[in-house]
Amino acid sequence: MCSNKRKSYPPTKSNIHSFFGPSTIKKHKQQHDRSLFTYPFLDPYPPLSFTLQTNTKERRLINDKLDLDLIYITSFIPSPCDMSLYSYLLNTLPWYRVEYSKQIDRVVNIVTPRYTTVFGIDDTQQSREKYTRPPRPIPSVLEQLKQRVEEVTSAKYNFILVNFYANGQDSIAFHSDDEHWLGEEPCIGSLSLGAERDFHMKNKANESLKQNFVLNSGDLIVMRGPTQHAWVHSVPKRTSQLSGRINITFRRSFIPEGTNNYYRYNVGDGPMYRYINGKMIKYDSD
Ligand SMILES: O=C(O)CCC(=O)C(=O)O
Ligand SMILES: [Fe+2]
Repeated sequence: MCSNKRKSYPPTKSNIHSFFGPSTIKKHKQQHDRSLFTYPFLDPYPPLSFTLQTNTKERRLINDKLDLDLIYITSFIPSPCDMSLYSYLLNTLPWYRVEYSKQIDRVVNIVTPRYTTVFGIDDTQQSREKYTRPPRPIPSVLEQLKQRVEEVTSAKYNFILVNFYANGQDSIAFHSDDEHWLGEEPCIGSLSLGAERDFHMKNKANESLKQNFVLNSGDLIVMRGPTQHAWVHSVPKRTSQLSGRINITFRRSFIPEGTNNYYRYNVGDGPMYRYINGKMIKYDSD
């Protein structure tokens, strides 16, 4: 059971309808609000040309190490559906290569070493104006996928963060997803599609305690219970890998701070990219 326990955060308001409104993407260029220029003015997502399949035959629990609690399902999206989903997402989602600066000893500029994008809104579902960047609804295929992941994890999610590692040069450094807006024991589902990559975990208190995986297309890992507090995880560079990989994480943020943070660091203020004719290009909506 993966409960996504809630800390005592402010009471929730249920105004999702006023939030997303009847039409979510403005279609006509002349109606674009230029202050929202980093947001996609995309055509509606095309219908799926395949049926989304899931499979839980290869389900393992991994909880034999200190404060580690994982569900590992290989081929959760069986072949060839995994690659159909990979191509659909790569070709239809808006992508960003977010830049930000961080104060360490001095101000350091960071370019996120992978493409990212995000959908969803925290539990409080404030009106659009209350957020620093307007949140976006979850595309239908990701909503279907979210429901399947909710079934196998007995948890609920309201955010989908997507990473695209164009090749083995792209990566994510050791970190834990333990921000306070995720509650005390975040339950995070993480699905891999496309190229094989390493997924490394180490215990924060005892770094010699490790749990490493080679993740393949279609595999789902769920990190839950004390895992985020006690462990860090990463996808290191693998320069021999020339192909792309998509990773989709399912999370639940209870408060607007989570919404603001996720859109800041997964959409940001820079240009949007789209994958067109086999290439990632800066996309100018004009
Ligand atoms: O790509 C992955 O498998 C991990 C991604 C991740 O850890 C994250 O987005 O927080
Ligand atoms: Fe993570």
